[in-house]
Amino acid sequence: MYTTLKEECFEANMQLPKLGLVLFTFGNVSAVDRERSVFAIKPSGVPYEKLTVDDIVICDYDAKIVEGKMRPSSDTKTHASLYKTWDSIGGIVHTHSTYAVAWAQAGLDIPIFGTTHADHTHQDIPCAPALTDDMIQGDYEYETGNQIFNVFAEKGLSYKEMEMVLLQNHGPFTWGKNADKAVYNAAVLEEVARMAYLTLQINPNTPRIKDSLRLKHYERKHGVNAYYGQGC
Ligand SMILES: O=C(CO)[C@@H](O)[C@H](O)COP(=O)(O)O
Repeated sequence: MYTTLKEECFEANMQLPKLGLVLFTFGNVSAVDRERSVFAIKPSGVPYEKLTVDDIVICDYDAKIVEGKMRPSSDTKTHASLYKTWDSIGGIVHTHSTYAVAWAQAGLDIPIFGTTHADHTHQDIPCAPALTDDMIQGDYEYETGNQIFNVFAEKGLSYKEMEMVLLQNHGPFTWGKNADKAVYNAAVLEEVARMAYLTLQINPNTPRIKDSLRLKHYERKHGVNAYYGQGC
């Protein structure tokens, strides 16, 4: 019944180890079917080299299993929360890619130093603060989603223009119009994180890219007049 959705999710998951974004069973990818209000997600703890299309689990927006023999990812409620709230995203990725996790563990936004970053988003890439003790004791995965919504609201960011976020003490989440775009964004985030780290190693006082150049680059790539923001 959900073969095509499972195949889309499976193929996107298999890109993560090929792109060097995960080891062993780290990370997970999901893909949504908006017409049926369900999403497909990687099962928890399954090594990528052993993963099959049949293992992919179908869940609803309350993270309840609709179809599948295996336990869905431990991040399923975070994926569900993002799909439920941000209604134009089609795919979500979580990885433990090295440089993005390093910035997340440091609790720092990734500054926008150059056009490689600006081609993909015209703001610093936000790091959502670590979960509080109450959140950790509560519904941890849903609270992870809430921390992401909170940092976007505080910074006035649009999830349609900023398709990536770091979660302190944890790692990166990215999204996009489909699972493939979410994987692309995960690879971009890791490369931008690496470049930013190396930039600061070379010059700890590196200034951010000037506004005119960062906005022009984003506009050229996305046809969006970034000068006036596109909050949503
Ligand atoms: O961040 C974590 C665990 O620290 C998880 O995201 C794992 O990286 C993947 O867990 P499963 O999807 O296999 O449950």
